[in-house]
Amino acid sequence: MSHLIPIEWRDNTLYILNQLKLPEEMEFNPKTTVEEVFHAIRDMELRGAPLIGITAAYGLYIAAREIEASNHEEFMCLLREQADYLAQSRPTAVNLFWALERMLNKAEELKEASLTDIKDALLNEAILIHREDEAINKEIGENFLKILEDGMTVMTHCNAGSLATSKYGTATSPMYLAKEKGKNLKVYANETRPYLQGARLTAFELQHGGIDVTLICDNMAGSVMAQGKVDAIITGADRVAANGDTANKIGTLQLAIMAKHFNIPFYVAVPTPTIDLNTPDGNHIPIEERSFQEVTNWFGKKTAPEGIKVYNPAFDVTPHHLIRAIVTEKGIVYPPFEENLKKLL
Ligand SMILES: CSC[C@@H](O)[C@@H](O)C(=O)COP(=O)(O)O
Repeated sequence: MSHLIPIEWRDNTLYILNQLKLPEEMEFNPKTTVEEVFHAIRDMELRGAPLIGITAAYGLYIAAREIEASNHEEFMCLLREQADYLAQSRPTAVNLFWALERMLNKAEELKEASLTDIKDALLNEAILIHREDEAINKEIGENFLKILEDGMTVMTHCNAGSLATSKYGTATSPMYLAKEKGKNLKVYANETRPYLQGARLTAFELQHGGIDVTLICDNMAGSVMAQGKVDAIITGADRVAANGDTANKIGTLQLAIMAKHFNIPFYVAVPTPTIDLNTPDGNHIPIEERSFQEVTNWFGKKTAPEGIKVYNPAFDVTPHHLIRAIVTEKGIVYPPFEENLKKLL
């Protein structure tokens, strides 16, 4: 099966698939400066928590290779400035901060090495983060297949697929793996206003992968559940707090509430770097607010009156009590999440 690959490191250059142009165009753009990487993340040329982390790691290497310093301390100081800069690109996905921290730690531990060797080690670390994500994706899918049955229909929201990761995605991983194993999971993809990641990205990549996917508008989700057409809901996450509260794309919360009403299991699919034990609960997760234009304009077309007041939070928090299980590469975590997440990590 061919997966859409959203990012590539080749010829010493970072290439990013411009997701703003999907599904119409597959345009790969080279990013050669840290500023270009910052803007690609902030302006959502790429997005999705794991992919943001991977890209930031390459971005920090791209910054590092330009640094000239006379000793390790000076190098670290300049590298931290660049990491702080990249960290400001988006606030909610904890994978961004996790990846930057991991890169800084790698450079920090090489106190005795030459700058050339440190820079090489940083590139290797970014490549490792990228490769590890691929393995993680697969493990998440394998774990899901222990609880999902052949022929089930799964609803998903936003894009936690290949286009948000390195290969199988998180929420989409069981769908791709099921297909590889000759099994079949059907999917309802919610379009995901205002940025339409569900329609532009999830519907596109699942169709490309030969998965049986049906696109619905967000406001159809309750009706589809009421008709008994959904066996499980699986979403990704940008951050899971220590108590299991989970931030994901705006609209996830209402799905979880409806899932409870209809007694449909609501699952969260995450790589362990998305679990943030330093954030005690959902109230402490920073929620990104984005431009009003994402709500008043539909990809270039005005859909609301000039001057209208707009509120555009990009994420919401699903309280842990609405979540049936959190599925990671290390295993399936059931409530009580506070205790079991700690055990898992
Ligand atoms: C595996 S991606 C998990 C989440 O990052 C995803 O569900 C999501 O909400 C993405 O939001 P986005 O604003 O497109 O970056």
